[in-house]
Amino acid sequence: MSFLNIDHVSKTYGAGAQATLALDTVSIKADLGEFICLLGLSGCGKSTLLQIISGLEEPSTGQVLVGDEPIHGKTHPSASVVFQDHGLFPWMDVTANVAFNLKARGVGRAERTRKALDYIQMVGLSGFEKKYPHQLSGGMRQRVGIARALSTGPKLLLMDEPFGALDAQTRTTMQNELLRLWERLTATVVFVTHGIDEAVMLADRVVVMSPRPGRVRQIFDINLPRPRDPTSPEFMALVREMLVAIHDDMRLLNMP
Ligand SMILES: Nc1ncnc2c1ncn2[C@@H]1O[C@H](COP(=O)(O)OP(=O)(O)OP(=O)(O)O)[C@@H](O)[C@H]1O
Repeated sequence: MSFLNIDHVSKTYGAGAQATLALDTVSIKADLGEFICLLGLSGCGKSTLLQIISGLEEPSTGQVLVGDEPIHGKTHPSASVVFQDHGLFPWMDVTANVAFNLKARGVGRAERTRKALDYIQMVGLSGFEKKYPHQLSGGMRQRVGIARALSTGPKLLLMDEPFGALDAQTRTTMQNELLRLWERLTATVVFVTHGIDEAVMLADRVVVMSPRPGRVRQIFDINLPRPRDPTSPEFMALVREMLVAIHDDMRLLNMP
């Protein structure tokens, strides 16, 4: 039995002549501990699918099961979400931001501060415990978001272009750090990106989605050992194969 089972999920926004079919019969299964990337052009429904897995959106038809339990309109207790804009509270310092999800789950003050400090250290932010988000760089803010997501010990980590707003060098550092953290957890990661290199760098499996409506176009198994070398012929061959799949879609959409 798979830990995550996305079972014939379709999503239509609006109704009548205004209806948009955002996802069309998407089925994906993932084991506990697997790292999955959702890759595709803008508008192919990646964020919609992540929102459905997180319980923030309902599918129109089909269902998502996490550990055999159907998700219905609320985030599964063992799931955590990291967004591109990190979603930190500007009026809370780093420790309070990281402790927030624990507070929401009723963890007492001493315990949540202890855990928050552990995770702050884990993401390399020791010394910044009392700083506020505006005093941090983009990469540091994203580390706080990741520490907050990890603090509850999730079995399912949902990430929507978490490094999309970072410069290339910071993004590479963050990718390596995420892999280091993930190797210490037993968590399934679903990571949305439109970066082919990012997907090949991170994933065990890349699900390439085709746009309008969003469907699973092709699934690639990435069997390269980590850490991966983006200049190796095997890495570049996979990037090229995915580019071909995505370019076919661009042609279908008459995109230049
Ligand atoms: N709340 C909404 N109401 C109506 N249509 C929506 C809504 N959210 C998304 N859509 C439509 O659904 C489709 C899929 O959008 P979605 O944001 O999931 O794509 P995406 O692949 O994540 O895109 P991007 O990479 O640009 O973030 C798009 O055509 C979008 O316009």
